[in-house]
Amino acid sequence: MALALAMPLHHLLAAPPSTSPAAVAAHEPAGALAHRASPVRRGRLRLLSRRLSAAPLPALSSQGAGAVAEGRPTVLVTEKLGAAGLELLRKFANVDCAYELTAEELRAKVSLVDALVVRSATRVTREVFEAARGRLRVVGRAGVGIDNVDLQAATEVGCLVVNAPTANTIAAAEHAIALLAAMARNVAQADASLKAGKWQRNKYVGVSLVGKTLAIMGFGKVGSEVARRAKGLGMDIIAHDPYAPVDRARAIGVDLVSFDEAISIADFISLHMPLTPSTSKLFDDETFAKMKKGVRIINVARGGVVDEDALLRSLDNGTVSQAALDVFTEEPPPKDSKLVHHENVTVTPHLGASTTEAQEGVALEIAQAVLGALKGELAGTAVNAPMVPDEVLLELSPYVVLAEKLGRLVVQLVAGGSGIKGVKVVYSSARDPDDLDTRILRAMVIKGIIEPISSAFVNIVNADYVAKQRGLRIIEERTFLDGSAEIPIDSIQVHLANVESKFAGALSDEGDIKVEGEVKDGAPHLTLVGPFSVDVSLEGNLILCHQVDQPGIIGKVGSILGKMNVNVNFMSVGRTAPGKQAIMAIGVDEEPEKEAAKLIGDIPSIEEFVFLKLR
Ligand SMILES: NC(=O)c1ccc[n+]([C@@H]2O[C@H](COP(=O)([O-])OP(=O)(O)OC[C@H]3O[C@@H](n4cnc5c(N)ncnc54)[C@H](O)[C@@H]3O)[C@@H](O)[C@H]2O)c1
Ligand SMILES: O=C(O)[C@H](O)COP(=O)(O)O
Repeated sequence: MALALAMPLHHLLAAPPSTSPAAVAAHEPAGALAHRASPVRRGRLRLLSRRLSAAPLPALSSQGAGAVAEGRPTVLVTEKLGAAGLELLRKFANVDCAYELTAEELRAKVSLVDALVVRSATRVTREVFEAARGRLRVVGRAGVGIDNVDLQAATEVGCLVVNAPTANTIAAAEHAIALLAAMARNVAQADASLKAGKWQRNKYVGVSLVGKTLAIMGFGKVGSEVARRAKGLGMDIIAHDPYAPVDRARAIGVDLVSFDEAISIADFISLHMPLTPSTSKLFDDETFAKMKKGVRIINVARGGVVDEDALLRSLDNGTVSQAALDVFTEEPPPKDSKLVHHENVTVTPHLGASTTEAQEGVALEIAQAVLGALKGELAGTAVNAPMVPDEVLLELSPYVVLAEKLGRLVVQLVAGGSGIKGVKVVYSSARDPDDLDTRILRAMVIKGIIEPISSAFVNIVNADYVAKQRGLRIIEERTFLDGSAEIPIDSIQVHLANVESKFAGALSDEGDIKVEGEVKDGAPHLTLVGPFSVDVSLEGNLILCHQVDQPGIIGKVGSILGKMNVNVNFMSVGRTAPGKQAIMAIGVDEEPEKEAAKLIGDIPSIEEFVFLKLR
């Protein structure tokens, strides 16, 4: 299956296969692993020549992707989908095709499924997300417009929404051209008249397209394809789109103009903007009044961008001489809709995307995106999560693991009851800021901090929202390094300010709990705890001991763990100076029994120690 390259959403990426010292040493006895990290060496600007091993994107396990890992996920399809897409879904999931569900039936079904695939007719409301009770992980919109999906509600519950933004572009553009020509030449009306036994050649004299001005309102994918085609018909094209690049328009010979200019000089106006709060009923009485008398309007975008009552008035008073509508505020429109039955209006029942080719395309596109998301991957067509290019996702994947581990680690150092308000994440990098997208890393730090202390399920979709809800302020800073920008990040520091720590050794000179990590040979390493440099792999769990540096302690702790059958995979000691305060960081596979913890605590020179669960 050619799934789009993507980033895990629901939890960690597995660490890449590694031949790092950590991995090699993983099964050696504790004593043999002990080594001392060099004393504190903050502020150094190391030349970074190592190359990150690109982490393969693994099949995922544990919470979130469980349905895929433990069995087949269930996908509910509520509108007709192209056969190839359905076939692909059925290869990897149980597919329930249930069309024309009432809102109540949809709410009843949605808690039983992992994914929902819809087109434009299914209203995926807040109530639907609430009814899903956390099971629904992805909504796939087999098409472009996502105005039928409550994105805010999806984001709040961490449900990814993906769409299929490109596969029906040409179909929609062709339909706009079909309506343009049909309207200008009264094709639908003449057809109905002839079938009714009449022969009305004089009544259905049309207007020519050549030399007429067509205003494209919304110069995106569909709008620009309509422009290309209309140029071929000899029309003069202007466009209005506040966000479209001038160069792109110029490249196909289209002038971008203001809204008022577009609507006031056009003979034909074709609508191609999305329905959003700012475009809702954009075409109202006031707008129609500014149009050239006798203008013709085509709407293949969304019914809601037009005030349909105002359009009807404009048709009746002759401001608009004809309209061709594929979309309506309410779909299907009321049977007695005056607009639909108006003699100067040509209508189709939302057929813009309905070609065999487009439907096969969107079905395949959405099936791939949904299956990828169920595997815990983030496709490039995610609507409510950062759009991060595949190559960036791949490059950042080891740092994603590191960011979450650091979050998980730092939160466990907080003394209960002190409350966390501010989190500072500092990225040290030689990269230009524009060349380092940290949104995913920030999300993973948040996930690492919040999940161990709450029942919240945090992913890249809802991380910022969950943090905000909890009053957690996240500040991101950059430390610029000289040196090679070949690797994206040298280190990530996570600071928690104004909190008490259950492990005083983790407090920096400023009184923050501070930890730092790096990616080494593709694996996450802890490199700093408070003021102490260490170097320990974060692939397992961690014990931190704070002691006065003296010979023999490493051996004592190691032998206690060995006796208690706790496998040590890495050990590192950081100290400020020989014989002074030191920290021992021990990577362990299992959680030590209480007895082992007591024995370690009883070692006289150990001042404090803490076990940190990192997986
Ligand atoms: N009838 C159908 O079956 C059908 C098929 C495909 C797409 N559509 C609809 O067509 C619309 C466009 O689709 P697309 O794929 O071209 O999307 P797109 O995102 O590529 O293009 C939309 C463009 O509208 C612009 N825009 C946003 N607000 C605007 C405003 N106030 N004024 C002018 N322009 C504005 C955007 O900058 C963007 O360039 C969507 O609403 C989509 O749902 C309908
Ligand atoms: O936004 C879209 O992609 C179109 O309006 C198509 O909608 P449909 O999938 O319901 O045909």
